[in-house]
Amino acid sequence: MTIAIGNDHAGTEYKFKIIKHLENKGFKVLNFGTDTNDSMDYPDAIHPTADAVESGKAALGIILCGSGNGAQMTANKHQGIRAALCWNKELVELTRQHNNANVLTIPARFVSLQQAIGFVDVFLTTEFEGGRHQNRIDKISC
Ligand SMILES: O=C(CO)[C@H](O)[C@H](O)[C@H](O)COP(=O)(O)O
Repeated sequence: MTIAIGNDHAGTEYKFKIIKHLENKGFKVLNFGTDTNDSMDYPDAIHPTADAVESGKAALGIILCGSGNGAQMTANKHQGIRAALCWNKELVELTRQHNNANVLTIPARFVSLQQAIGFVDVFLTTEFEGGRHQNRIDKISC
């Protein structure tokens, strides 16, 4: 499976650890984020990440910024993206089961690296439940 990842300067350190973690598990990773700690504008990294998921080049996406808000807002401008901002494992599990989220947003300045990697594992192993939740997802677009 191919995973797209994107980040601003606040997410660079965690991004590299997440890429290593994913590659060790056999995932292919497309990196659209900045690779430095120099200040940059998160939309420049998040739009290409969302494009990759939307186009099917990647099955799922992971995005990081300081609070997660800017990254999530940017990704959710894309019609085919359901990006969820999560700060605990239960929220990650629920957004896969109920919202079929295809992009996980990690608030890098508010969670530990260990937590962030745990979120990634839950995100990639939890299935969408469908049923009543599919009806609701179908009503999101306007
Ligand atoms: O855009 C954000 C908030 O929605 C992200 O958290 C950014 O990482 C943050 O704003 C970056 O802040 P900085 O002071 O420029 O490092």
